[in-house]
Amino acid sequence: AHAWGYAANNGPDKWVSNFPIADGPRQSPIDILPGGASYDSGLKPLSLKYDPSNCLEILNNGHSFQVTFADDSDSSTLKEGPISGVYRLKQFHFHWGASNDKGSEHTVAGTKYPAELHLVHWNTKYPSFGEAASKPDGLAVVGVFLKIGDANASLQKVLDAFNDIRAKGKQTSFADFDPSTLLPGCLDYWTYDGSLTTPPLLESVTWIVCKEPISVSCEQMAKFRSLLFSAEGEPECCMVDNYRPPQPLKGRPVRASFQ
Ligand SMILES: CN[C@H]1CN(c2cccc(OC)c2)S(=O)(=O)c2sc(S(N)(=O)=O)cc21
Ligand SMILES: [Zn+2]
Repeated sequence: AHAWGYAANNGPDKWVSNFPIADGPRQSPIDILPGGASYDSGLKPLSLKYDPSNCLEILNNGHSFQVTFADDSDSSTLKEGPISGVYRLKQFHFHWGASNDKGSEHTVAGTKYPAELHLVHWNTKYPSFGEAASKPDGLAVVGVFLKIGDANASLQKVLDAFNDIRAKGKQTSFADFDPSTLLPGCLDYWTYDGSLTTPPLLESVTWIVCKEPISVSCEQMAKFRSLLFSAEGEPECCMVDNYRPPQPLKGRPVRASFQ
């Protein structure tokens, strides 16, 4: 059986055959309707504290590229917000389009952004990431939209490592990067219970989607699109449109941390 991907023969519409949870009750992403979200004054501000020395490497996993963090201590964590307890940063990655009119996974009243950043954290009440990934409160992912504008100096540091990870399976060391430099100035957010947006589509994610986007230039978007889904020696296939479209809300509440 061919592995999952984003092509016509193995893309989001085909995932249900190997991952039946694709039609589950709390799938992600969703289209966020600001008018349909309810302001919850009980929601706390996000507390994100990251240690750049935890940054380990950057790799092309054939679906996206990800920057991986050491998660053997509580030095890079997410607290407060809609969650209880301490969640550790495991990795961050992006989803993007072949053109600037698409690429994000979450949409806002139907609006697609050219890309979306995901910062993946796991609940330390469980002994490991793998354990947490299968629990309903196991993961918390902070989503940040990217909008075309000025070049993003912080993002450029990540893009400058791309020459070493152009093909699937390539990785290279990547140190001393502070992911909080990728966060918007305002941390107002929407939150809802959802899932991983890729197989295994586990329904274990508390989604925290920031209302304010960060900037990315057209040239920087072109750099994202220079990565390959394919491995060295395979026919080159540009890594673009690696996003799952919005899924049915199925009655889930979406809360807003802001009025
Ligand atoms: C390939 N992508 C996923 C890899 N991971 C995963 C999670 C659990 C189990 C597992 O294999 C058993 C892999 S992951 O937790 O790093 C995430 S987070 C995420 S997203 N887009 O919803 O933020 C997708 C993936
Ligand atoms: Zn993602």
